[in-house]
Amino acid sequence: MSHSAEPIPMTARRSGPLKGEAKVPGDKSISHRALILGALSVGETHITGLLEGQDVLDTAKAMQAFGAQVERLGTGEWKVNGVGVGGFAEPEGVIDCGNSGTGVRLIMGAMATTPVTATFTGDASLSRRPMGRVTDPLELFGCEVTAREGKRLPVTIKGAAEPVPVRYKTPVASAQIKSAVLLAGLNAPGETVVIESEPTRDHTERMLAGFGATITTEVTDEGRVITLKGRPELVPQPVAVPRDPSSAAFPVAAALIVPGSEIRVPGVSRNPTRDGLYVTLLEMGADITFENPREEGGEPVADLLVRHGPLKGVTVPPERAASMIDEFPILSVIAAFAEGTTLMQGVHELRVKESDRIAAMVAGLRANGASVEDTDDTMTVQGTGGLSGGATAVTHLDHRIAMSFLVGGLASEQPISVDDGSPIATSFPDFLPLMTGLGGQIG
Ligand SMILES: O=C(O)C1=C[C@@H](OP(=O)(O)O)[C@@H](O)[C@H](O)C1
Ligand SMILES: C=C(OP(=O)(O)O)C(=O)O
Repeated sequence: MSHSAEPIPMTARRSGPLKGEAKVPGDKSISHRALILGALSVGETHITGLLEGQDVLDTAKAMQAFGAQVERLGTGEWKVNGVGVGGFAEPEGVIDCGNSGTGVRLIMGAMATTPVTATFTGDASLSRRPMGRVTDPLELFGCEVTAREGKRLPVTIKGAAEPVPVRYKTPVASAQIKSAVLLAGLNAPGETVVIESEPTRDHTERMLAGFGATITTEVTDEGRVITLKGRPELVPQPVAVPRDPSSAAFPVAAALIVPGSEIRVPGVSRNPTRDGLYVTLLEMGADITFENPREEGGEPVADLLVRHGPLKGVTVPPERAASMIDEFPILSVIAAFAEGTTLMQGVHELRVKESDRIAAMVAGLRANGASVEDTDDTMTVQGTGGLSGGATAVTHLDHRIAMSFLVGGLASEQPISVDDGSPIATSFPDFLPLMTGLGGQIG
């Protein structure tokens, strides 16, 4: 479902010290995958901690449309009765993935090797994003694809009746491309191989292994070579979704820049393929400790203790980009509050997210008094220890742009507004109560 057409303007103002516990929602990437793998298993998958953001709700609805039974049992607690690999039914209506790149791309992969036809749509943001990066490799399995000009949505896929396995080297670092190919490979006889030159988030590989698929990852000169044996019977597993490090980034950032703050963020995933922001913040001198490290639901997690303190600018190397790809908008705000230059390299993929995130951050930060420069592949922020604020940032249907500027407004001299905070509901529906509960002035 596309989110409400009505924009919701929001404003954040300078706040006193943030204190307390920030229980951020379940991981968005893992939530999508839990629903999709649940739908591809035979029997019942029990999920706890599922993110109930619009992106994930749209994936839940899509899995129902393909024939799985999906039921909400309580807050974050869901069960899925799956149809098995190759068991997807043909949906009666169009599959509307709303704002979600992960949803649409992974579901296209999951259905591409089953002989059913489906049409995918999304909101204005998703309809601008490139789908060829996924439909090109899916065609190699034998499915037929029709798309709008530029390989954009709406896209119709006629799934392959006799799929063949594929060996595919991803042209850009993207877990969505890797995952789409692996999910398609599930119903292709033989071995499907994905090669990625730079590691990206590995939740699909972890969860497929957890559900009983034979999947191996080998590190070679070419990069990570992931091999999946097709036609497994996936066995439902309970999935305990850890809290999302990409959502945690917002209260963490707020505590780092608002003087006197001290907050705790419990149970956050510390998967090394998602950890780049935290590595970077420690290099900037951030006061973050990772307490009680443990394993939950097959993922490493820890409780974060975050205190305000001085920060210095750093250079983020290009090879770290994939492990923090969704965190550059909020890092660019933190960088404005640091002393010195922060250079972010290898960030061209930000141009094809829910918005062109480099353009959106450069425009909004400049309007609010920061000195920022960009090239196609880099963003540079001259940190001055603060931000003047006083302007409205345009969010372009992008949740991370909205949350980044609202966090900045908690510590800037003048308030910062966003033209539309409604997309926040895609990934962090309780952002507002959570931030105000810590003492943040946002409304
Ligand atoms: O696989 C996933 O769950 C995701 C992969 C990333 O996208 P790309 O694969 O396009 O880099 C990321 O930006 C997105 O928020 C979630
Ligand atoms: C890029 C993002 O999501 P998606 O690609 O799933 O729309 C994100 O959540 O920052």
